[in-house]
Amino acid sequence: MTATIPGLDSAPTTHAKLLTFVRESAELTQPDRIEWVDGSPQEWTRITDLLVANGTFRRLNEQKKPNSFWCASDPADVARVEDRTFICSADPKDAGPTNNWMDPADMKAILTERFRGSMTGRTMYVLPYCMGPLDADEPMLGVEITDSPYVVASMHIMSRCGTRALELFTDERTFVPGLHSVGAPLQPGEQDVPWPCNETKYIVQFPEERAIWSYGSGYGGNALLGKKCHSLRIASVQARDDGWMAEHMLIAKLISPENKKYYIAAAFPSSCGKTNLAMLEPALPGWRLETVGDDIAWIRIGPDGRFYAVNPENGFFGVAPGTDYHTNPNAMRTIDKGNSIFTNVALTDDGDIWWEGMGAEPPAHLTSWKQQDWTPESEEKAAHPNSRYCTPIEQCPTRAAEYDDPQGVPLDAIFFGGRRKDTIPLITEARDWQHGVFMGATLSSETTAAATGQVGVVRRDPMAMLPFIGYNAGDYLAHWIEMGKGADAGKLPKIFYVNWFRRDEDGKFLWPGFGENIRVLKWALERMDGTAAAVDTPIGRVPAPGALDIDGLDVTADDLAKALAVHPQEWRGEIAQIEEWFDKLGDRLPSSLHDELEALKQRLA
Ligand SMILES: Nc1nc2c(ncn2[C@@H]2O[C@H](COP(=O)(O)OP(=O)(O)OP(=O)(O)O)[C@@H](O)[C@H]2O)c(=O)[nH]1
Ligand SMILES: O=C([O-])CC(=O)C(=O)O
Ligand SMILES: [Mn+2]
Repeated sequence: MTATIPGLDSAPTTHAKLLTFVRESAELTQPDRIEWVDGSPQEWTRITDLLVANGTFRRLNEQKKPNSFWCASDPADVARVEDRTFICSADPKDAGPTNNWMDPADMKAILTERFRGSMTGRTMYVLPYCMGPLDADEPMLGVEITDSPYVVASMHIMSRCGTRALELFTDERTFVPGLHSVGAPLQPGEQDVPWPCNETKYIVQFPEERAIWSYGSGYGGNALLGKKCHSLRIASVQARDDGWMAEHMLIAKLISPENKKYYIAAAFPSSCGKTNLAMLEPALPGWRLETVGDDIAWIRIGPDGRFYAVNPENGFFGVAPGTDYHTNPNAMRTIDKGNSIFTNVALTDDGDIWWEGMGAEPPAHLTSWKQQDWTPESEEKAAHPNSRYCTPIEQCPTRAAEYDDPQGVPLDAIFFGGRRKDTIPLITEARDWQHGVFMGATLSSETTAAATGQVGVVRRDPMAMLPFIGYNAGDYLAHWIEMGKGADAGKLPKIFYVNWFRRDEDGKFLWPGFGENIRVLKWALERMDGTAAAVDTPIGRVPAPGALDIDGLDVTADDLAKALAVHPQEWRGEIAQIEEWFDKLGDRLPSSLHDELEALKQRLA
């Protein structure tokens, strides 16, 4: 029966495991036809034309956004679904206290029934991809099987996919298999909808098998399997086993007016400023920044004992609202070159895109992300708060040449950060690696629209990896401690903790943020060079009065003091939350982090 599925017997590869994966997936999901994704520009045109014909995409004005598309999702499929995301390890202890778990056999049984016939009436696309540079010694391969042409178009941008990846599939190399279906089979004669999906969603990682099954959602983080599912959840498990790290971090190169070069990585939770910092246009004269990556860093210890970071992705899947020529001009320049997909933003009457935070005045009329008429009087937002642009890294004017270097870039500093309206100072320097790991382990942030659920609730988000650690979070933190021992102490990146989001009594941000954040980075780099002054506080070192360069900045001394303040009473509340968090993490949390907590309590007492 399956032999009748067109495309099954015309595979452009002889890789046995891949052929088996495709055949078994086709037998289970029963697509009408199979297509192998080649990643070519012709294919992009064909797929985007198809999406336009299906009503999923609207082509944007060629003068404004060439070769670009507007897309509105189902209103119930707009973000990652953390409560539907599972780590199915053999032993529940290996998924740990922060992940949803189900026995792998039980989950396979459920998913098998879900996927049975789920691609009926649809095309099954086989999309081979490589995360990270193609010329790596060990290219990191994956295959996403999907029934979503939206996913195919998006993966064209976000990953190195198609023929150039498939060429790397030699017999001795393995790959991460990812099976994705929107879960909306079409019966003969049934009319498709612009955004097919299923009310029931499963985003499932099998860490021992290194496999991904994703069902029911077409949204980015749930459906572009090379991104969070592979490059963070599965890769974090591989990294633990093989002595490296898969982290939710941007990577950037900073060049001082004296032409000194620094590489930094920064872990902030979803919708907390990674993409903005990764493309920052420095407000201080003479400073330059180049972009290596905006979301994920794979970090390995190099032969010289330093930490080297690689960006596994090939594009940006960025938060649209708040992005404009004042906040993130380099993102605007990137998308203005076109070749991009915009999901759940608003559409202007002249075929361009708009979102809250773009320009001073909204246009008089828009089509909202819900495809309704919108005017400035409308009560609902024109763009969804988690609306996204998907755009090639190649177009970014600040892209660093090193982004495609398989060796990666040697990190001088790692920044942790979250979105907190109080308690957390603008910047704090860790005393040493262990203290820095403690800062990361206790990182907290207000929840955002990047995941479904309540927004604005403070939660612990270790290294901004809470939704992405593919194993036990206690083991993950122990791995961080171990990595610090694996490198030469003098060569370890220095760790800092930042918070751009502290507010005054009226709810106003105390710090202007965006391009001005270079001032905070500059202090950190000067600390490493031994040229900036700091004061010790119970929680770490903060800039000494006058040490932060605020030359020409419109910020009052009072606001700056508030942004930097360490209030013991706020920290006593914090300690209670950290204790609760450490209790939750349980007995796999390394004792050195308990020691750090005790020492912090002593210093605050
Ligand atoms: N006030 C303030 N807002 C910021 C700053 N940096 C970023 N933002 C806003 O925070 C939101 C999220 O920023 P992004 O840079 O897209 O966050 P991200 O970490 O890349 O998010 P994900 O792609 O979901 O992982 C946007 O609306 C930004 O405008 C800052 O320095 N200050
Ligand atoms: O994964 C996504 O859908 C978008 C993203 O970058 C995040 O949520 O961190
Ligand atoms: Mn981002």
